[in-house]
Amino acid sequence: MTPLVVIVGFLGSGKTTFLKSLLPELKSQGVAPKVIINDYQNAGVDAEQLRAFTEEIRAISGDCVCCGSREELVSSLESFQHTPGSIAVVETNGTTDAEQLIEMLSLEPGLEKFTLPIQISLIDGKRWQKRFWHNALEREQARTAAHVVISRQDVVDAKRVEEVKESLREHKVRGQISDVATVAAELARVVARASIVSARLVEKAGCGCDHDHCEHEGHSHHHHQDSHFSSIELALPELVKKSDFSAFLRGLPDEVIRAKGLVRFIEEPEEFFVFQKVDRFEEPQFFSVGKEPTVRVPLALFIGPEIPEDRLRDGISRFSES
Ligand SMILES: Nc1nc2c(ncn2[C@@H]2O[C@H](COP(=O)(O)OP(=O)(O)OP(=O)(O)O)[C@@H](O)[C@H]2O)c(=O)[nH]1
Repeated sequence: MTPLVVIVGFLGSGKTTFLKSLLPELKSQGVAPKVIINDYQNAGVDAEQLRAFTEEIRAISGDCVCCGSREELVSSLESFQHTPGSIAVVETNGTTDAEQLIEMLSLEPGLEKFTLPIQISLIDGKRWQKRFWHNALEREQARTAAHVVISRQDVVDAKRVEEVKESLREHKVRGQISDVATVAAELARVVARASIVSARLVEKAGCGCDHDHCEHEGHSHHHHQDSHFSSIELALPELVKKSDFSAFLRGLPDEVIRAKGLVRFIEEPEEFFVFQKVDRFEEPQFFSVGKEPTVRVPLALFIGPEIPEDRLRDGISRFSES
């Protein structure tokens, strides 16, 4: 598997500058970074700044990668050459909805050769939470990060750096506060481990399972230690009562930010339905996919910063009994 790294941060927070330091560090540790840059207007400008530091760089101009340029990003990643020691680094534009992007990259079926995304957020030490109506977006961009890097420490005093750290804690930004060297060392470790996982998967080929969810290993938990996002796939009963299942989705724990899957109802046993639950305020939605969809096993996929597996299993077993 190839590690997938996503660099997020408000407009001008220092993403490209950070990459200028990170890429040589990675190279010196034997990692081969390949970069995809998304930016408004001309991503080639940032790409140009980084060309000297990486063997491969692609630029995606236009809308945000989590919405408008989504297909371009996915097809860029699908054509990624998974050579040993490589790592994919996506620099997002300054207004990216990190949660939406991470969710999309985690669920995209064509990207199974990548690990779940590891998000690194750049925090402008000078401007953090001084952006008025953009403060919320700035916080959101940091919330799901595995690593938080505070930029412009050279132009603020130590007191301000401490204030920013304290504010990050207050806003429940749980990523590790890191610098270039820490991030590079961590990513080198992830690359080494990912290549061991790939080797093991090759050895196990032939057991007939989807290896990310291989039942023979006794788990169906697609979890990545290096990311604050994890996902889990749980089997659902063959048939469920629609009202009970809807109540279960409405009452999902706050940690689950997204749920989707396939379900069959006692009321219409011939039909399969895809269910979608976006956040805790929106009602669950059901879309018929007919009598013979490609996947014919009722299942639920949950994604969030922390997955309360026991509570989810418990919830499923309770409505199964009713
Ligand atoms: N003094 C100082 N300047 C910085 C630092 N990081 C970035 N800058 C400057 O801030 C400006 C924007 O930095 P970039 O690295 O281009 O920021 P970005 O997040 O990639 O910008 P967008 O892609 O437009 O969102 C540049 O002029 C950088 O030189 C830092 O740690 N210290």
